[in-house]
Amino acid sequence: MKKIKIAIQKSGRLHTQSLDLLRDCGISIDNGRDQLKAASNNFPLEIYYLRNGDIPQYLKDGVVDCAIIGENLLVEKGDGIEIAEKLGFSKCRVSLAVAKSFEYDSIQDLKGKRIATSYPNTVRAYLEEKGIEADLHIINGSVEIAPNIGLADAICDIVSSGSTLFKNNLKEVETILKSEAVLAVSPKISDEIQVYLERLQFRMRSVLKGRDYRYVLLNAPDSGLDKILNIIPGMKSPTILPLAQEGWSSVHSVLHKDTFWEVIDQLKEAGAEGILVCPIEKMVN
Ligand SMILES: Nc1ncnc2c1ncn2[C@@H]1O[C@H](COP(=O)(O)OP(=O)(O)OP(=O)(O)O)[C@@H](O)[C@H]1O
Ligand SMILES: O=P(O)(O)OC[C@H]1O[C@H](OP(=O)(O)OP(=O)(O)O)[C@H](O)[C@@H]1O
Ligand SMILES: [Mg+2]
Repeated sequence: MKKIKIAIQKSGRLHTQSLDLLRDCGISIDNGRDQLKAASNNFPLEIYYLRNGDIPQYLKDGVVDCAIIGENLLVEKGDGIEIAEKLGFSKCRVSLAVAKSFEYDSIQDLKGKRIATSYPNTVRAYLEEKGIEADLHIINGSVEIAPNIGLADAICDIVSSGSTLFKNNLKEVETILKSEAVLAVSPKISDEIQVYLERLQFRMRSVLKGRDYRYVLLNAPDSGLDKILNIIPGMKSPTILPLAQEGWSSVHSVLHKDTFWEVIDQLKEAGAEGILVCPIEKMVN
């Protein structure tokens, strides 16, 4: 039986969350330590554990059918590779930064300067678009140290919390792109495997949507129900069940995690009591 081949990072930022996502999709993996390849025993899928930077080429060559990688890597060397699904984790940006003491007004200030980066294609395209010529130094890691050791005047690297920049006395001056982990697809995927990809995508979407919402149960006096129902519209409409205690109802609904606490405050204000909040494993549309 044919299997869909998925590449995930062997170790690093994306490794654990990629495996967790597959497991949450109900795909169990026989995972011996240090294995470079593993098969699922309940889904036609094979995992290849690879170095992040090598994955775009494996996708282009059709050695793997899909992969979980950062969007930033696709921008750097993923021409021709499509994104099937954004996965919502490993959010970061690729930015230009200079020493705090550098008097930076605009991108014009980088003309003729030395820029250290692991993302040369991304920086080159950005500078070209702005009509700036600069001198790129390609290094593979610890890019933020370059200005402090006199190797470069500026850097371009991944920024998330900004603490690495801060620790190295740098300031972010331009954001080139925003990135998150994505499910990327090989241009060479066959029609037969595409069917498995769609099944995988459907599961991922259900899991990711579930992660964004919370299931909420609360008790409300019937006299306050209208007000409470206005606050929580629910998926279609909330479920309302009478409680044994006369004049009271139980209301069940789902809330988005981003507005969750504000809505809970409003619900309490409106007279809701005994509010229970549960995680949602999957939300299937
Ligand atoms: N600080 C961060 N916060 C959030 N996401 C990040 C951060 N750093 C990197 N990422 C994302 O995770 C991906 C993998 O980064 P990581 O540093 O683990 O690997 P790498 O050093 O590029 O590759 P390799 O697998 O070859 O070691 C990046 O391409 C980016 O999308
Ligand atoms: O803004 P921050 O939250 O500080 O994150 C940014 C840092 O994270 C990444 O490095 P990582 O920790 O992955 O180390 P690496 O150089 O070994 O890839 C990236 O290359 C930055 O250095
Ligand atoms: Mg890194």
